[in-house]
Amino acid sequence: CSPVKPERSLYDRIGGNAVLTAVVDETIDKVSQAPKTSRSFDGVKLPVLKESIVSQLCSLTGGGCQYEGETMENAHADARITNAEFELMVDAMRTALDHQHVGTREKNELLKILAPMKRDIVAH
Ligand code: HEM
Repeated sequence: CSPVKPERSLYDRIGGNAVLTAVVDETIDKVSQAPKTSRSFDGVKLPVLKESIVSQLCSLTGGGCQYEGETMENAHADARITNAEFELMVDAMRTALDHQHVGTREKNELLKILAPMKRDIVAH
């Protein structure tokens, strides 16, 4: 047996599906209602969107889910998402992660995974 304990997945350290679901719920509720970010959510089925994002985050953090949605480029192209909208969504997620008492290290690990997605999500 190895003397080095394998690190638990980010998914487990965050608190699994219960915490991810709560974080995504709060984030999407916030950005779909806030005047500066709401416009692209008009007519979008929020429960379906939330489920898709939870499955994507579960997959990205090593929770073993299979994300079956669109690429980030395809999912956001029509909305012409701005840099400001992207940053506001990341802020909303940071706040939601704090509300769920996700650790600083885990929070930063997750935000680091999301940061490079900006180039596919923000229109240019
Ligand atoms: C790190 C940032 C983001 C992540 C990880 C993310 C993730 C996702 C995912 C997984 C989907 C579902 C794709 C599918 O099921 O096929 C989606 C769709 C969507 N996202 Fe994002 N997103 C991000 C940023 C944003 C921002 C900044 C906005 C707007 C302010 C936004 C608005 C939307 C909308 C409106 C949809 C639904 C599109 C549709 O159903 O036609 N997203 N996003």
